[in-house]
Amino acid sequence: MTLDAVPSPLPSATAAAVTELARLAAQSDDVNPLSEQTLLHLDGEHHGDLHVLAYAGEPGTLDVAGLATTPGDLVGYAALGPDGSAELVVAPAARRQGTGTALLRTLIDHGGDKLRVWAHGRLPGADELAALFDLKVTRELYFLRRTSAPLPEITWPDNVDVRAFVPGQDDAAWLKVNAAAFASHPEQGAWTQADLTDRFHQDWFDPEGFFLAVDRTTGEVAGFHWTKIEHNEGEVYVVGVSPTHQGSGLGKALTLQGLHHLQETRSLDAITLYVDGTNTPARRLYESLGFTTTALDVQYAL
Ligand SMILES: CC(=O)SCCNC(=O)CCNC(=O)[C@H](O)C(C)(C)COP(=O)(O)OP(=O)(O)OC[C@H]1O[C@@H](n2cnc3c(N)ncnc32)[C@H](O)[C@@H]1OP(=O)(O)O
Ligand SMILES: N[C@@H](CS)C(=O)N[C@H]1[C@@H](O[C@@H]2[C@H](O)[C@H](O)[C@@H](O)[C@H](O)[C@H]2O)O[C@H](CO)[C@@H](O)[C@@H]1O
Repeated sequence: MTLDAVPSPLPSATAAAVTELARLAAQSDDVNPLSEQTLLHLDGEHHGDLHVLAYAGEPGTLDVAGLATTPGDLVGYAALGPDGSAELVVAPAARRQGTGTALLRTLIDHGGDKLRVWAHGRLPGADELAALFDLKVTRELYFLRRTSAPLPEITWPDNVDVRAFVPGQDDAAWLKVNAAAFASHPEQGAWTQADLTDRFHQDWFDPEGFFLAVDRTTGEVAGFHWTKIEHNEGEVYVVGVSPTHQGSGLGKALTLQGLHHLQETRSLDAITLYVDGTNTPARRLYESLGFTTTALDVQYAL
């Protein structure tokens, strides 16, 4: 087995091989091993990203001019972002041969104390692999689901109006309220225009499902609910309320706005969401609206 750590951008054939490897793993494990952000960053140049590729070939099969080993020999992959967030996956047919250990060791070598590596679904072996390097669970991300059921009517706080997000017009205002609402979040609050634009180009992006609440007095965006539809399921993708407007019922109203849209306008039976285990306000909100926890992702760190 040969490891190669390469900075972004990946050759397109290699990116395609990683996507296929992730698909095979998801089919076998019933859990996606790579998150949306990692999959989005397989294409194009993303400063600070590192891709770790594990090939079936023996050492020496890589030459200085490029990859003598074909992407078809790919048996494992790991991604490391500039913030230390990381993921790794080994092809189902290549497991228990030390590839995961080699990938994680490389992530530690490059990520150091900043490393925060995901185990989506906390599948068998993840805890054992982490323990080899004294990595501990430092974060729990809950996956919640709600099946179609009557929804309460929406009660809007005074002095706000709700409308759809307009790409190119509302970008800066959304980035500002997202940064404020998620100031203490490990990833969400740091989203940039590039992260927003990446998502404009996804098949699932639908401004009609992206709701903004605008303060009538200031004209500022006070909160938002961005919904997503993939594989015929709705998602409460991100809900955020400006700290100055929290506690006024706006989060519940915006959440319900999106749930009505997904369940009634888009006729979807199932709606899911991700929420951090430490996020008590959000968890109470969603549980009050009929969501229940059905899966768990964890992150390990030194
Ligand atoms: C799928 C996701 O997007 S998960 C991420 C959710 N977003 C965030 O965490 C960003 C930062 N937080 C926020 O923006 C807000 O705190 C939100 C969106 C979680 C809640 O928005 P708010 O406008 O404050 O909520 P709202 O006033 O509508 O309260 C609705 C319910 O949430 C719960 N809740 C809200 N704040 C709190 C709190 N501080 N403590 C406990 N429960 C709370 C309660 O169940 C409340 O209902 P109740 O007032 O009848 O008890
Ligand atoms: N509710 C949001 C905003 S805070 C949240 O917690 N997002 C997580 C979540 O994102 C999901 C993930 O990227 C999935 O791959 C994608 O299919 C979903 O649509 C996303 O909601 O998990 C991420 C880690 O995998 C995490 O970084 C996000 O903050």
